[in-house]
Amino acid sequence: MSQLKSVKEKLRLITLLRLLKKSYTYEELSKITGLPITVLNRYVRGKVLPNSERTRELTQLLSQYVNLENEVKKRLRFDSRGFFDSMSVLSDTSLMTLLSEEIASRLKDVEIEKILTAATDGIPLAVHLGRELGVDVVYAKKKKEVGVEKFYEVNYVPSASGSITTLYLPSWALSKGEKVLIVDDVVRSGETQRALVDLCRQAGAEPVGMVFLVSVGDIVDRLREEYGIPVESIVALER
Ligand SMILES: O=P(O)(O)OC[C@H]1O[C@H](OP(=O)(O)OP(=O)(O)O)[C@H](O)[C@@H]1O
Repeated sequence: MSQLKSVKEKLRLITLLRLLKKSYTYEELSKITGLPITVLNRYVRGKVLPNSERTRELTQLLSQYVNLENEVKKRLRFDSRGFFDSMSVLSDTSLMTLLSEEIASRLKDVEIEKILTAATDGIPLAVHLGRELGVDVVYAKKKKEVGVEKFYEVNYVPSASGSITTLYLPSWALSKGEKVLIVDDVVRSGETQRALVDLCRQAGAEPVGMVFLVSVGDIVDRLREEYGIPVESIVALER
């Protein structure tokens, strides 16, 4: 195994442990793993890395205690109108790292050269995933920044607003022929994502897939049918 792969596996185990630390005490993790609390604590704090054999064993064991779909679901806080705060998921860097890895494995057969999202809440997933895939991330904003000479722009009606919104993307951000993955935290009506596809088309770039943490209703199937590209979401909520 290459040095890099071995280090990555160790870091992944530490990410798993850090995530589990949010649901389990050190005492409980010590019982699960059979390792002293002091050793687990050193791993979690990054003071010591486990050897390769222990990494493999612990990863196999601890993976059984992490269900990414449930981890997302249990963090979502809904208000009385059924809207939820996705920051509780987006702020958890351990969870976001593991989610990005899962998404990257689902998209392993898709050639991706760039990630495109919409500000604001699409950005954390886009950046985590960009790092996992080793590609750059660009994002469309709802305002026109000074200092940018040329923009692509698109009007759309976001589901929650009922008013026309414009997304602006600096024209250097996408190139002709570039294979683009569209990423967002949530998809409800799909209007934001259709606007992002429109920006790709203005640039002559090619949308090759879409991925979301949470989808509401049957929008994933509808977008898949509409664009004929892979569309994935980690958690599907009923309307
Ligand atoms: O599928 P849709 O109906 O388009 O809804 C999904 C979009 O709504 C939210 O963004 P919002 O427009 O609220 O902006 P924000 O990211 O700045 O909160 C979310 O981050 C998606 O981009």
